[in-house]
Order: sequence, then C-alpha cells, then structure tokens
Amino acid sequence: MDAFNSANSHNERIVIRNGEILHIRNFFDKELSDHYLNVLLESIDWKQEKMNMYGKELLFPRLSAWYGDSDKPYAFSGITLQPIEWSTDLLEIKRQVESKVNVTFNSVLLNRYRHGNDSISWHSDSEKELGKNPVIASVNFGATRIFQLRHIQTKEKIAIELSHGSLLIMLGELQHFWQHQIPKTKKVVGERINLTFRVIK
Ligand SMILES: O=C(O)CCC(=O)C(=O)O
Ligand SMILES: [Fe+2]
Repeated sequence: MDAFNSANSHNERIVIRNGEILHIRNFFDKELSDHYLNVLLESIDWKQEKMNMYGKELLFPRLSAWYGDSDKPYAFSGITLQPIEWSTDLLEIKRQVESKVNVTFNSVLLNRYRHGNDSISWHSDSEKELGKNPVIASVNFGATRIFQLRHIQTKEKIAIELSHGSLLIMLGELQHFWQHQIPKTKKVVGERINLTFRVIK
C-alpha cells in the first residue's frame, strides 16, 4: 500500500533499514508558516511538564501541550496528559497534513523549544496506545533544529535538518528499531514549535 497520496519533486522519500521517512521541506510556504508560528506561540496552552525520577522532580527541557478529539489520557515519559479540544488553526494544519497521508489523526502533541538549551532526548514513539506501526506526522515552525535518528541495534545514525514549514512523516516499523531526538545546541537559535500528529487507539 502506498501511504502517500502523491509524490512531487519537493518530496524526499528516505528508505532506511527497518522503516521509512517522508520529508517535505516547504510543505507550508513562508507566509503561512510565519502565520502559524505566531498563532501557536500566542494561543497554545503551553506548560512545562514535570517528571518524577527516583523521587526527584525533573522539569522537561521544553514546553508542551496535548490537543485532540479523544478524551483518553495519553501517557508518555512517566506523565499523563489530558487532551484539550482542537482549535481552528490546529484543525486547519491537521487537514493539510492529512491531504498528504492517508491517515485521520485524532491527537497532536506540541513541543516548544524556546532556545538551544531546550531538547528532547532519545526515545521512540512506541507507546501502546499508538498501535503497532504508527504513522506519525511531524510539522515544524520556527528555528531549524537537527532531528537525529539512531538504530537501536546497529547504532547507525541519520540526521535531518527540520526547517520552518517542513513536514516529516515516520512510518512502517521505524518506531520498533529507531530512536530519535532533538539535541541541545550551543548555537544561538530562536523558538521552534513542533507538532506531532498521532492516532490514539
Ligand atoms: O521536536 C521534534 O521534532 C520531535 C518531537 C518528538 O519526538 C516527540 O514529540 O515525540
Ligand atoms: Fe518522538
């Protein structure tokens, strides 16, 4: 089955060991990307979540928010998030992403990296409620950051620059074999927002 509706020259289809990635650099044009960046910075209910590690409270090195149409709570990294109702802008972005991939998403996790010292460390999106081989669509606004993938067995590494207005889709068995992260950077970088659209079963 072909999960992608159409291929065009802006698409980069990356076939890797045990998985597949589609990367579209200018999925949203500059003007629309600027608009969404500003709207999301302003309107999303951003929180810095805490995690309990061996009795110590750790603040996540980023802000996050969970929106969706399901009232099922979503548990990840030791915390549970209750979804907030979709906003018009989020539904608009979701519709455009869905026009590219044959999946209807029911939730989105938003992460906001305020500066180079914000990050997300190695993990796979392999929570039970995402199902066996989840399709995860990742939308990027704001500063360019490096998205790294690491094969769990071979330790092979892949790096992809995710820039303003880009869309990255992860699919196949990728989450079983690869971890990914956004490392911290010493470079001076502005704010970045990432949205990962998901299907919670
Ligand atoms: O910010 C990103 O590009 C990745 C976010 C991510 O991996 C996640 O939310 O699970
Ligand atoms: Fe992830």
